[in-house]
Amino acid sequence: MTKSIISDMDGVIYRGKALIPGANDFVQRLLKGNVPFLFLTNNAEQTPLDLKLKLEHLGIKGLSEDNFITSAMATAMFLKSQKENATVYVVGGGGLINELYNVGFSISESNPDYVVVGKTTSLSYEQLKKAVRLIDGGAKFIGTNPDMIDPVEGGNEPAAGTILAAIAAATGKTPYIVGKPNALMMTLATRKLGVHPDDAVMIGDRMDTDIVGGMEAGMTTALVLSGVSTKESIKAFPYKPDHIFNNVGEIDPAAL
Ligand SMILES: O=C(CO)COP(=O)(O)O
Ligand SMILES: [Mg+2]
Repeated sequence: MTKSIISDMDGVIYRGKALIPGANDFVQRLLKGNVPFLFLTNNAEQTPLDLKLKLEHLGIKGLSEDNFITSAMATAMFLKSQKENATVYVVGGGGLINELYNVGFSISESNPDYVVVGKTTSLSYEQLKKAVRLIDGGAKFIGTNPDMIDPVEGGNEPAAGTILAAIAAATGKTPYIVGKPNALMMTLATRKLGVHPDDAVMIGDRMDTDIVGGMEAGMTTALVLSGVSTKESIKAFPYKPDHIFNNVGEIDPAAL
């Protein structure tokens, strides 16, 4: 039986604004072969609609918003399960704010229940200061995802993990991080697909999020070398993926 595919996005389908070779062929193979699949991304800046439109712009057609789970969605679902109608202070992008509103939360700068931090390219010193003071005052410290950097055209870009590290240093507090490799994300994906982890393959470019998360959830894992990992860098990890490919174009879902 062909396994269900859970695929990472950044470093697998695109890198920054550029499509990765073979990515469109891969997605079309999944669609034509009726292979159950989901994109599971730690990107918390964008909504599923933003991601669908981004892929369309890159030439990947035939997807729906339902094909995406983001760490912003997982963060909002998790927090709602913890506390209904919570108040949050957000350091993050539109995708995160949208998901938090969707679960009935309101944004507040006075005594919020949570400070929720994700990647935003418009980070300001004022936001950092506010986040630090609210956490010092008792707000719970939540991160969308641990990724320190995103590889984009021309080099690396600081990501959510870097912003979390700054706030952690200033407060002495450790954030609770919802995105991959947290089991919350992996479980959301297998539940949505309606599959047992044994029957799912996690494809990703990061050993410390995609591969370890998939492995610990009991999935088959496939690392692609089109993002942050190289053949050399993976040697430093105490675990290994089940498969390694140069890019998703090389993957035949029926052979995994
Ligand atoms: O955007 C990311 C972190 O900022 C990571 O995205 P992926 O999980 O799709 O690689
Ligand atoms: Mg990635």
